Amino acid sequence: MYYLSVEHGGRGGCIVNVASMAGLNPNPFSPVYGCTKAGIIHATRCYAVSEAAKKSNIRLNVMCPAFVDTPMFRQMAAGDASQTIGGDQTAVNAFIERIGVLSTEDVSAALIDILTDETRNGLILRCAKKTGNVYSTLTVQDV
Ligand SMILES: NC(=O)C1=CN([C@@H]2O[C@H](COP(=O)(O)OP(=O)(O)OC[C@H]3O[C@@H](n4cnc5c(N)ncnc54)[C@H](O)[C@@H]3O)[C@@H](O)[C@H]2O)C=CC1
Ligand SMILES: CCCCC/C=C\C=C\C(=O)C/C=C\C/C=C\CCCC(=O)O
Repeated sequence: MYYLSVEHGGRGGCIVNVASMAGLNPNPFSPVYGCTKAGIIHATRCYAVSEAAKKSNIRLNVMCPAFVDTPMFRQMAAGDASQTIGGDQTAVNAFIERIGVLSTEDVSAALIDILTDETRNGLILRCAKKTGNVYSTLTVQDV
């Protein structure tokens, strides 16, 4: 945000943080990973409503993909126990089967949509094989 800001020579812009569906919906296999992703989601939403971002015309959004076919995913799907807790690969495989697996092209297309649509700010973009791309907020009730 410092370098995008007008007072430091920037022209504003769009920051897209990469979290995960695991930061929104609980799963029993990766609690610490899920906690870090929940933190990324909340940090993004807080900075998106900051004066610093508004003043400098900076948009911030966060992507929450479900499974994506990458080296990390393949390592986990192949049974690398360092990626999950519990050691029950049959249960992990059933979970993957239920959720489905996105291609990296699917995720890239979603990223381009956030970057190019200037109305998107402070939003969570869920990306999943079965539901497609869905934008939302998480605000439950204003205080
Ligand atoms: N693959 C999946 O199913 C999902 C992945 N994500 C998130 O997407 C992001 C990317 O994940 P994957 O591509 O699956 O992981 P990956 O492990 O396949 O690829 C990560 C890449 O980041 C590079 N990298 C690691 N540390 C770096 C650093 N300090 N500086 C620069 N590059 C660095 C690695 O060399 C590697 O090329 C992660 O934040 C992950 O949590 C989110 C949802 C689903
Ligand atoms: C099973 C966790 C593995 C952790 C490390 C490997 C890959 C991580 C990929 C992710 O970011 C996980 C993405 C999606 C799965 C998590 C939650 C989806 C919940 C959806 C639902 O319950 O309907």
